[in-house]
Amino acid sequence: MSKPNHIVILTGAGISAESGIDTFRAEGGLWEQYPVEQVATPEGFAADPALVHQFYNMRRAALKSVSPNAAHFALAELEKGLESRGGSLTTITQNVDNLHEQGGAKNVIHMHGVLTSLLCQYCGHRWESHEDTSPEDSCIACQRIAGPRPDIVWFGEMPYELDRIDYVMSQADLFVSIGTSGAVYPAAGLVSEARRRSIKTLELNLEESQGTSLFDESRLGKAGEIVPKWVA
Ligand SMILES: CC(C)NC(=O)[C@H](Cc1c[nH]c2ccccc12)NC(=O)[C@H](CCCC/N=C(/NCCC(=O)O)S[C@H]1O[C@H](COP(=O)(O)OP(=O)(O)OC[C@H]2O[C@@H](n3cnc4c(N)ncnc43)[C@H](O)[C@@H]2O)[C@@H](O)[C@H]1O)NC(=O)OCc1ccccc1
Repeated sequence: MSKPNHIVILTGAGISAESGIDTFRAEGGLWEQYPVEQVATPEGFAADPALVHQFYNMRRAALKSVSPNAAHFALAELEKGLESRGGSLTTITQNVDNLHEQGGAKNVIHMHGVLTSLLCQYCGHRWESHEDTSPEDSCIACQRIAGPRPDIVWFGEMPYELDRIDYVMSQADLFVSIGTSGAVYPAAGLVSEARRRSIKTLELNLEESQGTSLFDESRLGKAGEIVPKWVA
């Protein structure tokens, strides 16, 4: 097969694990520390906004003390290389951290939102913020108290940029999944979407995922080791 020109990468929490960010489903992972239905659903936010603000304040603060790892840097290099020869690399990430961008990536789709963005639940205004938030805060646009919420896609909510995701999948000739358990949809359905479009598929993950059997090839190992090796 000739060298792929238009690569789509899907990443999950596993690519940021070696940077010191907890994954969700691992032993002692985020969903063991916090009940997902209370901190990552619109119903949980309505019931106890203070708990949800605290959960995302903790993760936003933690972001200040982590940095990208070899896997993030390798993908940014590959993106540059492909762009320079008329190809493209698009990173679709489920992660709400900004380590892909800190690693130099430019073409990143945050389908589940980002930690450093706030959204007004009343007027829909969005703005960047690296500070703690609380239910007493007001929206910087409509000034309404309790307007600001984390600009994060919670369970039951529509993921972001589904049209752009559909477009890059229509152009792709290789789909690579890195550091994800394949447990959450529609992200976990992208490998089947790739197969439907006869796109070659590769999984790079620490252990077998719920979607491993769907990939043409699966390589197991730590992202910080196997991603630079794959890129080289
Ligand atoms: C639990 C699951 C069954 N439920 C869902 O999927 C639901 C419902 C649903 C929809 N369709 C379905 C179909 C079937 C069944 C259920 C559904 N989906 C939704 O609600 C979605 C919204 C889901 C988004 C929820 N928000 C998140 N995050 C933001 C919050 C926050 O971050 O706080 S999900 C969150 O969990 C998921 C976690 O998964 P991973 O990132 O994979 O992390 P995990 O810990 O599980 O795994 C880590 C992996 O890394 C590996 N690893 C570890 N270390 C390393 C290492 N060092 N190197 C390499 N790999 C490593 C491990 O081996 C492991 O495999 C990520 O998506 C992450 O973003 N919305 C929606 O469907 O809207 C309607 C719709 C859809 C389409 C079109 C129109 C309308």
